[in-house]
Amino acid sequence: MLFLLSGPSGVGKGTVRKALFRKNPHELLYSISATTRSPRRNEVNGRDYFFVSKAEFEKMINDGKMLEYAQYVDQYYGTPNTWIEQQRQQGNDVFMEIEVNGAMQVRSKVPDAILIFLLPPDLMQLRNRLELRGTESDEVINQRLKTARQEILMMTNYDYAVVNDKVDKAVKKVQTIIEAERLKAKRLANSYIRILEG
Ligand SMILES: Nc1nc2c(ncn2[C@@H]2O[C@H](COP(=O)(O)OP(=O)(O)O)[C@@H](O)[C@H]2O)c(=O)[nH]1
Ligand SMILES: Nc1ncnc2c1ncn2[C@@H]1O[C@H](COP(=O)(O)OP(=O)(O)O)[C@@H](O)[C@H]1O
Repeated sequence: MLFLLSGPSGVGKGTVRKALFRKNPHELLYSISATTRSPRRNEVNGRDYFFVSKAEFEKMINDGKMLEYAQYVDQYYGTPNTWIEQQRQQGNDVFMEIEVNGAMQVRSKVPDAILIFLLPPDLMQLRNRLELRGTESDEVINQRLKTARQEILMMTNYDYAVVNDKVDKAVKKVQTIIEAERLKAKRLANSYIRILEG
């Protein structure tokens, strides 16, 4: 199965995802994206992102190596397709954390992907979180907050919306969604088998 998490910058996607993975270390595999933005302090190439140049990214697009990609606040972000295809063929569940335009590309290529949108309690707290994180300049924070309004409008295209008020509560909700969707898929598979068996 493919689970996908989106939400405005600073809402807590990374925080929620890391807490979720600490709780379920072997059940989900994280899809590492490629990006042209510079690494932040503490970010590691090959763990948080594959940090590449604009020319390298454009070559990956032209070589058909991206499942999806988008431009977000002047930078490219995209999902390399080889690794995801391998994992899905081996029956592993994959977790992606990507923005809304890329999510819509995934939806059309992988119609059974489960799309979850993470919301802030309000826009004031979103700004506070971005400012407290301290990884972007004021100018970039303002661009990201402007983009946030357009992203939130896209929420209606998602399967689920979760408000990240308290991290542990948001993690539990995402966990519940994953468990419920896994059960649903299992039940569907069992009923297909019954039909095939006549
Ligand atoms: N389309 C797409 N978006 C991505 C990908 N990887 C990350 N993003 C999104 O790009 C946006 C900016 O990411 P980043 O600069 O790490 O900022 P952050 O979300 O505030 O941590 C976020 O919405 C990410 O979810 C990807 O592979 N494809
Ligand atoms: N529920 C929450 N309440 C308060 N602060 C939070 C919460 N979730 C995340 N944060 C903080 O907000 C900032 C942005 O979180 P992050 O996970 O980097 O967001 P994103 O990956 O969506 O950009 C971080 O400093 C993080 O510690």
